[in-house]
Amino acid sequence: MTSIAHERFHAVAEEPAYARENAPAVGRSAPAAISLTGLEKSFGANRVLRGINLHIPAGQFVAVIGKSGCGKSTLLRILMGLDEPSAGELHFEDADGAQASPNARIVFQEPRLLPWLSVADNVVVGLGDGIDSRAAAKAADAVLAEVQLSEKTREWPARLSGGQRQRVALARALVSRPGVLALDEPLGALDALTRISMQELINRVWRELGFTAVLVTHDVSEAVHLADRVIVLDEGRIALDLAIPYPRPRRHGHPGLAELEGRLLAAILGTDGGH
Ligand SMILES: Nc1ncnc2c1ncn2[C@@H]1O[C@H](COP(=O)(O)OP(=O)(O)OP(=O)(O)O)[C@@H](O)[C@H]1O
Repeated sequence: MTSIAHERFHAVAEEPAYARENAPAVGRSAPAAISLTGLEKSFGANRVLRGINLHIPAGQFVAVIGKSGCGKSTLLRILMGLDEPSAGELHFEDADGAQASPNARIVFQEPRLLPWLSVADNVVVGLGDGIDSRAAAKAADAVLAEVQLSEKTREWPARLSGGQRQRVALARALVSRPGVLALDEPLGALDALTRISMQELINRVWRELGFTAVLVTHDVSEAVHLADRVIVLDEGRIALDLAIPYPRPRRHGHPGLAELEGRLLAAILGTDGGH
């Protein structure tokens, strides 16, 4: 394997095959709706997901929260085709309700950048093979401007802050203009102020690009700030499915959001009397 091919293999190895196959060179994928029916996942005797039924309309922003070990990342990995369900069905649908293969991308807690490639070349990795290098460079420049990193295009990852590295990881996911973006605790390793500015950035790119977003987070405030709807998982079941009816941009500390945060925390901690 040549070194570039080898680098690409490692950078995208965790992405689902259908994401790579369907990634357009540049352009935009339509957001896909996601339907889960009777979804189950067990690891040996450990029943991690138990009969999940969930429909996420195209373009919706959903956050998934719950105690450590309740199955959040497992659910996201199944959505992304990185893991197989033990039972049940998963479908993606286009705007007409027809079955679709989405261009799906994922951002993890760690940015997973390739240290021997520049920022721009790390972003180009997200386009996969077979794209003209000039078009790839143009796409990388455009998406790096969207994440406000234009001045770091030729920089090495080691010379960036943690927040900047995570913006490169977001740019690498966005460069193929995904129809579905999965975010697995993407801000979990960042300090509080950087988290808030990254939340604003995620909110802005979601509004501008219009993909379907599924965010796994431990942070209830982050969930209500970003999502249209928050799902609480408890021991592999949906314990609460709560709409967040406030217009954006949302102010941290808004009393209505604080009230919803309280309800979500009660559902996570099991102090809501089962409602
Ligand atoms: N590949 C695997 N093999 C065996 N067990 C696994 C595997 N992946 C996850 N599990 C188990 O599934 C359960 C749910 O794990 P998962 O990572 O989905 O939880 P989570 O809610 O994302 O937790 P956290 O918030 O701590 O990241 C845990 O009991 C975990 O040990």
